[in-house]
Amino acid sequence: MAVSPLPQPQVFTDIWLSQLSSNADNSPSNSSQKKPLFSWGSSVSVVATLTSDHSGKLVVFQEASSEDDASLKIRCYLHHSQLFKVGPTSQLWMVDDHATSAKPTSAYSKGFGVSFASEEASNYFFMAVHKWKDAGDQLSNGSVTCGKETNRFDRKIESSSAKLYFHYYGQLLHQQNMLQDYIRTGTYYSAVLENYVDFQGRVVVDVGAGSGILSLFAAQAGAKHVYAVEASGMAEHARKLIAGNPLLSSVITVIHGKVEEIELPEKADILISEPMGTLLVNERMLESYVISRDRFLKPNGKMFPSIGRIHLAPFSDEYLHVEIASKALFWQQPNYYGVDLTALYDTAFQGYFSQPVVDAFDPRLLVTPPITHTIDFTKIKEEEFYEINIPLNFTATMATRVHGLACWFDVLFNGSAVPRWLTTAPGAPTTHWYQLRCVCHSHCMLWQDKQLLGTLIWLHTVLKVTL
Ligand SMILES: C[S@@+](CC[C@H](N)C(=O)[O-])C[C@H]1O[C@@H](n2cnc3c(N)ncnc32)[C@H](O)[C@@H]1O
Repeated sequence: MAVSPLPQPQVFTDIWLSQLSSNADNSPSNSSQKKPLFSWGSSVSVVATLTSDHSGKLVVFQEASSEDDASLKIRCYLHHSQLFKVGPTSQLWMVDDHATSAKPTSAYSKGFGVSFASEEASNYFFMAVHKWKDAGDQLSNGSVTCGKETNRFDRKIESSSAKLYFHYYGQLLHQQNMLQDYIRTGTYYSAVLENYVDFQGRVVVDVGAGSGILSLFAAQAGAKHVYAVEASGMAEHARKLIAGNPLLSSVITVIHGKVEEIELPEKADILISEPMGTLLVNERMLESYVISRDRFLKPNGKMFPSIGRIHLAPFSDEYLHVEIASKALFWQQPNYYGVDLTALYDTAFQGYFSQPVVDAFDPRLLVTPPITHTIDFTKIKEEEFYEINIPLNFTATMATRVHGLACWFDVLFNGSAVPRWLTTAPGAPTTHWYQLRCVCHSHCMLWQDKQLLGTLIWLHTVLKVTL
């Protein structure tokens, strides 16, 4: 198996570390008082380095201002540590110093808090640590091994987030919202029925079947058998809905489970799925789609959809900029019930501009033709979704003020009879994905025929745009 080497050590600054003061040794006489289980002590500025040594991968926290040997230095081996988000900018590390690889962690010997300058920095570090942990298990001989197939979903999303995610999709209300996006559902219907030759007499897997709607479309197109795989409780509703359509139900089997974990009795000729999130990759379900491809699809089998494209272009929108900036004005009050709020103005201002805006906008706001990043679902490896780096290079068609970057996507159903695109572009009929705009806190002036350079980085679930 081809393996990639461990990535280079990474260094993170602007981090504050605080020791956790435990109240576990409170005397019995105090036990009636309701004290918090722990509290943060004073904090110290540290530099964190993600690295590895002969014992495994670790994070080293070292006091930022001092390099002498007596300065604070904490080494946390990732296999014996747990990292929890406990607030937008703070995380909790729990470490078991006494654990060995033979004896997994059962109790933690120390804990400390880690705080960041912004929510974005906190998310970036959190994801980087998980990516570092997943980068491969270091064997004693220095080679690298990949994780087990069945663990892939659990390694991707921590269990509490997965629970929330599947709870959301387990509710009929949310499935109804998707079904009522008639552009989305109607395009799937046309793509399947117009290309019935790709389904007739074929074995189909519906990846993330939800209500079972795409399985029913595939059955209408003449599929020999459809495996409708759904991880949320919606699987039970799908069974009911499919049973309520007796002309189609005999060829559909609903399987309640994750595509990463379930087994199927046969390989599929075609996969059908609706795994797209905002900016195409949000929700990270595309990873499950390509895992399904590797697990269930016959060689040269078809994927519906087979290609996704992210389109990006700078836009000019004074009104949107003013609207966002004015939300932060609340924090400019020097006398709010006798309290000066202005100390938090900068933080609030940055916070508002760090949130992408999801809405439908007029395509006339775009100031250059878009650039396109294409993802071929039939070829991409799952790991390539972890970090997507799109270099931006636009040439202005007119002189204008640029307020940010607009993004949208489309996907292709490359049917043998009629290829069809489902688009979420501005100006096209609006879908429940709308479009996404990242707004810069200060505009930049773009002159005709001049270049605008930047990057869009998608790291797990964190989006970072520089223009
Ligand atoms: C965007 S919805 C689409 C539902 C349905 N196919 C439709 O088009 O209306 C995605 C569905 O995939 C399910 N799902 C996401 N990840 C999954 C996984 N790893 N295994 C099985 N189901 C998954 C979700 O619970 C959700 O119901």
